[in-house]
Order: sequence, then C-alpha cells, then structure tokens
Amino acid sequence: MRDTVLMDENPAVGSGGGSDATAEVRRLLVIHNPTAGGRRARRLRAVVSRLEARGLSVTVKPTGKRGDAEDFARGADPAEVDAVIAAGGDGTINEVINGLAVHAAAGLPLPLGIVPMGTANVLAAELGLGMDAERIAAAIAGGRRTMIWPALANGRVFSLMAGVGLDARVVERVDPRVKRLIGKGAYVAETLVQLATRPDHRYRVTLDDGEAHDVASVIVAKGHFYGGRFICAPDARLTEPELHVCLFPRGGRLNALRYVWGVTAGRLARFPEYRVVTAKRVRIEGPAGDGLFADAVQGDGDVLARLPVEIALAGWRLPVLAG
Ligand SMILES: Nc1ncnc2c1ncn2[C@@H]1O[C@H](COP(=O)(O)OP(=O)(O)OP(=O)(O)O)[C@@H](O)[C@H]1O
Repeated sequence: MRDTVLMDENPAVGSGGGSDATAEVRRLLVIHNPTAGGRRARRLRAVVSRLEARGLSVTVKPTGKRGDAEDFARGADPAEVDAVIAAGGDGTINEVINGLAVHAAAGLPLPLGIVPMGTANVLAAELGLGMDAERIAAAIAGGRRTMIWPALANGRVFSLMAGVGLDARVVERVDPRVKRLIGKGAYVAETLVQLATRPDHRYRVTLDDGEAHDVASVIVAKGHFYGGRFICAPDARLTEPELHVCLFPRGGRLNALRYVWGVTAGRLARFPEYRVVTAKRVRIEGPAGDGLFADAVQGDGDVLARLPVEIALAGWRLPVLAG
C-alpha cells in the first residue's frame, strides 16, 4: 500500500497498460436499455447501421426491466456470438458486466463493447471512446481488446468505482424521473437535498494490511474519472489490478460541502486530510440497517450492496472493445 501523489490537472483520457490483442468480431449481441439517457435511440441506430455496413451480424435485444441486461449477457452463447455490446448508461453496462462475469470467470471471456447512451457515460470516458457513432462502430468492429480488471463488492461486479457515504446516498435517493428530465442536474439537486437533511455518519475502512481509517465517506476507485469527468483518484486505471481508496475523513455538513466543492472544482489535492491509498482488499463497516439509508454501497452509479461490504479485485480480466 502507498500514498498516491495527487495532481490538479486532468490527466489524459485513456487507459495505458492492459495487454491488448485483436480478434475477429463478426456476430454481435447488442443489449439495449431503451430507458437510458433520455432515450438516445438515434445513436444506437447510427452505430448499428455502420456495423452492418461493415458486414457484421447484429442482434439487438431491448431490456424490459432492471436485471434483464445481466440475464441476457449471462445467457449469451460464446458459440453463437463473438461479443456482447451494452447500449445504455453505466448502470446497464454494469449489469452486462455482471452477466459476462460468468464467462470470464470460467476462462471463456466474451468481449464487451459499448454504445454510450447514459447520463454520465464514465466507462466510455475512461476508455477514451467518445460519442461519435463512426468511432464507436470502428472500436467494436476493429476487435482490439483492452483488458480491464473489474472488482467485487460483496460478490457484485463493478468496473469504475464503489462508494459509501454521501455519494451512495445520493445514488440511492435520486429520482429516475428527474434524471430523465434534467440529466446530471438531478444528481446536483439530490446532493443539495442530502447535504441539507442527511445526519452525520461514520464508517470504518480496513485495508488489506489491517490499517484502519475512520471516515465520513469513502470511494474505492478502479478508474480515475468520477461522476462524469471529475477526478478523485488520479492514478487509478481500469487496466491495473489495484484499488485506489479515496478517504474523506472529516464529518459535518460544512466538510461534506467542502468535499463536494473539492471534487467538482478539482481541488481535492489541496485538502491536507484527503488521502488516496492503494489496496487489494477493503472492508467497510458502518451503520448497517439503521433505517436511514446510510448503509448503501453504490457501484458504477447504482446501489450494488449494503454494509458491511468486502471489496476486492474480481481475479479475472474482461476484454473490452475500445479501439
Ligand atoms: N428496460 C428497463 N426499464 C427500467 N430500468 C431498466 C431497464 N433496463 C435497464 N434498466 C435499469 O436502469 C438503470 C439506469 O440505466 P442506465 O444507467 O443504463 O441509464 P442512465 O441512468 O440514463 O445512465 P447513467 O447510469 O449514465 O446515469 C440501470 O440500473 C438498469 O439496471
């Protein structure tokens, strides 16, 4: 474990490292969340027509409810498809990754492709994908694989980050209808509500060597972007087998507000008590089952688990078609 040097500037987008290889991709299963990101169906149509123009066979399967994307990905037959494409936001991609985990853990990984259609699209940003249909289609059809290291929170897979404290509570309470209406603004509004009404909670974070920290909030990062293009763990990379644990020690509303400002203004590095440490395993304990929604664990922007939570690397890598 070591302290991470913090930077003020945003590092370049991209995910260096991760041994890449290219394989032929001809048959695609596209899992589409039609409710994601205010229904950006036009982007999906543009990508599919470009893939078909390149001679690929594309089957689009729309989800009807939460959980479908995971079931569809788990049920994908490697004898019949070469890659599974998640068309939706980070929540849908997370579900698809949880489904693909079965194949990857069995040593027969099916590559993941992404058509970003969500509100924040953090995974797409982390991989440097962009929103241009031609570029997205080229990344999928090109077959070049970036190997990423997902992690587990109480057995559920996440690829970007897991959080406990203010951010998990915001994720849990944000109204999906408001999100559809005003996009990212829904998170800002819910953060303000939580800052005004949320009682103070403390969490105990234990790192793999037994070092313990008492904090008001914690984010366990696999990637360096957070909530869009904000940065909490500047050195975290999807392609590295390491967890970057961001510790927010100070409690109280004013400090919570200060941390929100620090994240959004890129000023966290200036806070003397803010630390990022690396670890392979993290245990987080707190006010479990207190009826105040303080025990939620968010992963990739959705509630993935409840405290206490054990977070560790999944132990397998997932190939992602990222160009
Ligand atoms: N057909 C569906 N109906 C309702 N919910 C769905 C459906 N398909 C998937 N979901 C769920 O909707 C949630 C939000 O979807 P997703 O994250 O893809 O879009 P978003 O919320 O617009 O984007 P972002 O995560 O970037 O904010 C996910 O947790 C997913 O499980």
